[in-house]
Amino acid sequence: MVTPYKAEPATDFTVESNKQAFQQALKQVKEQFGGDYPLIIGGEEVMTDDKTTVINPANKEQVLGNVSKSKPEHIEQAFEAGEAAFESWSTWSAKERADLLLRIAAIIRRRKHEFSALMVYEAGKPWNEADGDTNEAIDFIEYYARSWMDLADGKPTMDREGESNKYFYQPMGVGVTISPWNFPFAIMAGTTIAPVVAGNSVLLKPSSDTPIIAYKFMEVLKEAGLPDGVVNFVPGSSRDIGDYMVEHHKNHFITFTGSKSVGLHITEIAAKVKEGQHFLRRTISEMGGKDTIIVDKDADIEVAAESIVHSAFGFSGQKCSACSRAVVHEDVHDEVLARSIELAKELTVGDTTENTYMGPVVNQKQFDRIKDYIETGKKEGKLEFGGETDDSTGFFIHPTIFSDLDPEAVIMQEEIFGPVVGFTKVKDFDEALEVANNTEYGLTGAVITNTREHWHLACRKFDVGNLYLNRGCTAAVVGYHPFGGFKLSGTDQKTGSPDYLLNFVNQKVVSEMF
Ligand SMILES: NC(=O)c1ccc[n+]([C@@H]2O[C@H](COP(=O)([O-])OP(=O)(O)OC[C@H]3O[C@@H](n4cnc5c(N)ncnc54)[C@H](O)[C@@H]3O)[C@@H](O)[C@H]2O)c1
Ligand SMILES: N[C@@H](CCC=O)C(=O)O
Repeated sequence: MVTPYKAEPATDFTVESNKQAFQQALKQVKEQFGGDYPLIIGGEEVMTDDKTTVINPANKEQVLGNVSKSKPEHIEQAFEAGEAAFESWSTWSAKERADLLLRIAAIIRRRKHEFSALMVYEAGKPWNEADGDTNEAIDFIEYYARSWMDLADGKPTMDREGESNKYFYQPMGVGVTISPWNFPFAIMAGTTIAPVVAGNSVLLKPSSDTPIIAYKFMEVLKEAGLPDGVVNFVPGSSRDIGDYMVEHHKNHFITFTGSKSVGLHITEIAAKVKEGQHFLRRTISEMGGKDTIIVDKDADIEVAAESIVHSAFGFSGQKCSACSRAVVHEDVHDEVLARSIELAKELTVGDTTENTYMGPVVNQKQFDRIKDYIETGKKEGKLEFGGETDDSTGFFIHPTIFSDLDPEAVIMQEEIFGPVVGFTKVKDFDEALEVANNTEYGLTGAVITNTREHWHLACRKFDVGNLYLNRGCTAAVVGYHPFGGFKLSGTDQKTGSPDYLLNFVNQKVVSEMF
């Protein structure tokens, strides 16, 4: 019997035994540092000379490991392995594939702290964020297992006198998963497992900042009994293999999550039919955000400030859903700003092995970009709080709040992907909605109000894929809040939704005349 889906509970680190278990996991993970990691193609481990050195962003000197880099010849081999594996994997019954996913989820659950501890080092995640990432990986796997069983027999269609009709789903073939570093487990595992449970095979290219957690996931897949070649692990430089794998004539689909610029590039080149390609490739591009919290004049000030601060500074603002714009009614603007500054002062920043609220940002490039945006912000508005940066040992940026910003200011328009939030003042709710919608993105948003009519208006007019009332704009939960954005935030295929797996199947209709 398969129990109904429910989301994995968060670990309470105020409980001493949980805290100690996590400290033990941090120690255990550290003992493995410095190792070399291979590619995995058709179940074979392939060690290459050229490797990515993975470091701890909180401590640049600490090398976590060296991960082999794929070259085009490895991508060729991986497509061949994927095609070969597809032949039999696609014939497994829905229940057989779903059961295997449940086993994968169970293995991860048993080793939960080990994966979360690795993300503390590899992505600089605070404990609760790392725990949330692992839980979300489990959720995606559990949810898609059930989702595929629901779709197994297709959907009803009508019969006529003397005619029987069937409408069902078939897997497509080999495809590509390209994942980001900011949810290095949840998004990587979710966007790999979704096509896999539907019967496809995959080439998995994780981010070069966080390939080790993806390698660990491969270990779980093997332990669970996933046949060789169903998932092929091909980390590497996007310059060497990115376009090559996207455009490959055997590539049936791409599930990409990452920045707008890369997503648009992939969408464009993926559309072209290559020689030897006898199908149209499907592309899912889930990209960036410039997410707004609107605060109405009758809002609860505490709820507003807490929502802004936690959505802006959780995981140092490195979430596509992070709040980077607070659009506040003039009657309460100063009060909300003052309370947000007070709350931001309480946040700790540092090495996340010590369980600080905020850790480092992920790498030097991001550090430099965010620092540049802070300098731009100083010219465009008033620096109210923060602005300190320090990359002497790791890439640390303190929570930063600007006010007096024109909605058209650069820091109110471009995705910063760091702990920076800008405040702007509006005279009424209509203007608030206008400002909220004046970006090219449309991912998440929140409204803090006690006026029901304003919430109804926002539901119709606030142009985002995920909208929340009287809470922050981050932390969607698989199955409860299907996730994906409008406009240039992406193709809006909604991960963690009952429809997501339909992206990875052909829909077949069979009509029999009696
Ligand atoms: N909408 C969502 O659900 C969602 C979720 C998480 C992150 N994001 C977005 O992701 C971004 C942060 O992640 P990032 O810095 O890893 O993004 P990124 O676009 O730099 O990289 C994402 C992935 O694409 C790969 N890549 C880069 N160029 C490529 C190419 N030419 N061909 C193939 N692959 C290529 C990278 O190596 C990485 O694996 C932010 O913009 C964030 O908003 C969006
Ligand atoms: N799904 C996550 C964001 C993923 C992107 O970074 C959230 O809802 O906060």
